[in-house]
Amino acid sequence: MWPCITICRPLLLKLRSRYAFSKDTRQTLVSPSKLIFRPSASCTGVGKKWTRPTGYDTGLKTYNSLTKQKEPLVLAQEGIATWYSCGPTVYDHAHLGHACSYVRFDIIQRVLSRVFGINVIHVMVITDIDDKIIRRALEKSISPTVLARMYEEEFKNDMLALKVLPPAVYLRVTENIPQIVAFIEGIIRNEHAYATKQGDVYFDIGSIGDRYGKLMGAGDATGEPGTEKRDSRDFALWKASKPQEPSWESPWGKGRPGWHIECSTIASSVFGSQLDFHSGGIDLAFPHHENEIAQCEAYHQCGQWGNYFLHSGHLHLKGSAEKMSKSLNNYITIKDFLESYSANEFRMFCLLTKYRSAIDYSDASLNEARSSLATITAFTHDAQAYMRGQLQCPAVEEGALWERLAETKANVVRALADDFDTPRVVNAIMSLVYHGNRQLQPITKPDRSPRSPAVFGAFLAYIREVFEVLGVDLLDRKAHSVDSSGTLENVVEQLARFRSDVRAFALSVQETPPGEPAHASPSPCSEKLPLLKACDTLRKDLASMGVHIRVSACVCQNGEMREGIIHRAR
Ligand SMILES: Nc1ncnc2c1ncn2[C@@H]1O[C@H](COP(=O)(O)OP(=O)(O)OP(=O)(O)O)[C@@H](O)[C@H]1O
Ligand SMILES: [Zn+2]
Repeated sequence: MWPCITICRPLLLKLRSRYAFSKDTRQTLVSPSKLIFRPSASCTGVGKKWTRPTGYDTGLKTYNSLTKQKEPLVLAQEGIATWYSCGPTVYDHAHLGHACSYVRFDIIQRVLSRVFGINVIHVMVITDIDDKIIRRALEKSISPTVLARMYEEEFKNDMLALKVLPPAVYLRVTENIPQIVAFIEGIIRNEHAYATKQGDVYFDIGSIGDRYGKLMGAGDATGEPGTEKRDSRDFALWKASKPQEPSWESPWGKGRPGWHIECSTIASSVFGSQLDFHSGGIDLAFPHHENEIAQCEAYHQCGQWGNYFLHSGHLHLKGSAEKMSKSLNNYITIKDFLESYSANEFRMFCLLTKYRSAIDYSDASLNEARSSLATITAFTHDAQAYMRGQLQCPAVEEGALWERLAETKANVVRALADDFDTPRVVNAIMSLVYHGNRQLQPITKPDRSPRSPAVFGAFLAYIREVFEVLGVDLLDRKAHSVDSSGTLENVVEQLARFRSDVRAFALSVQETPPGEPAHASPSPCSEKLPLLKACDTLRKDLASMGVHIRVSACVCQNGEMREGIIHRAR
């Protein structure tokens, strides 16, 4: 339901004098459907220029598409971020372009809440009625509702598979039609929209003067021939329905909402006249977000409805200028992708670039993400082996490692506070891993040097925590082995142990019988050489499967040198 909030009179008078935008605020207050609006927080801004919001300065910086530069992030309420995002138009499978956009914003939301203690209230719309849905439903001879529900379900499952945290609520357009009609009525009353004889309603861009184009400029839209638009740039708020199309009753006759109005209405129905964040892929900046802004500010009679617009860069197939998209039919579905790669690997792929930049999809770029992840996982296994005493190393420069860890922690927070710079975070962690690895150089002969397991424990805990915050689960068994129960892991360990025993036997030198001359350098007898060769072949074969056996570990109580599995990765 629409929030029915009583308005305080003095506040209204203040608002009316404050916003030069107002034509007549009386009309916003009482609509025929008795919807009464009050800005939920101060709705800043008077002109076209962005105004730094009043409220709580988080100390973070975020790139704002409204100003095309990084701005201090100021939230209306301390510790709370209201966030609206445009969801998918559900007429086809979700693809890697969607995955990229939603994973990148999921990372930012996780960072806001888990690193900076900001409670993100995220609302997403599902566009379940639109021309493309109607067309596809006709092609498939099913109802648009059935088609939309099918792909909506699939989208939600795909997001779960990618470990994208669901929004607080998904809202469907078709379940918000009365609210949309009331919102359009409000804009008409405020004299920023008009109905035509044909039963369409258009936003009147001329009525807001040069305020149109706050985000991307005024654009160069040309008029559709035959329409009754006043200005070629005017866009539809309500479309009269054609026969056989789904439609709803309205004061202008049977029809359905235009695309942009759904987001303005739904965002306002949850958050009122002020919003901290609005997000979407860069293709949505114009005209979709531009028009959402015009509608909301016309409805709320407010100078700055959304304070921060975040746009993610597009995912392209490498070598293609076009973004991956349903309508271009050049997509890879999320499901197909997850047959070959893991959700962790996809997230790592996203972390390796800034969320605003375009990203090239190719096997090579995915393999780069896979190998970065494998390097980190290998380090965590080595560190564990060292902590268990299975990996013997020379004395570690412990003080330097503690210092490096503290430095990394500070760098990571600094990078995240600077427009959520995830590539810098990954770099910082890779450097930590590099320095950790440098100290974990296996020695084949145990010495009596002091050991420093605690610092490696601290490295491990921190690396896991950072990735867990970012949505990459380094402990995810499924991601590292096809067998989540751990049976395969145990079988591999047994196999390695058996190989080690065989090898030890093959290397053993027969005692020289008394009276016979001792060999200068004892070597295995020739009958045992095939055994050694087989052991070598097995080690190489296992390495190609990500199972590395290193000669370094002193795993036996009696101090006998043995090999150990140091790392098992995908
Ligand atoms: N290739 C892509 N890269 C990054 N983000 C994308 C990509 N494709 C879609 N998105 C984003 O996903 C969200 C949902 O998009 P939408 O459902 O319109 O997908 P689409 O494939 O572009 O559909 P269509 O081709 O019908 O426009 C939007 O925020 C959009 O910007
Ligand atoms: Zn939208």
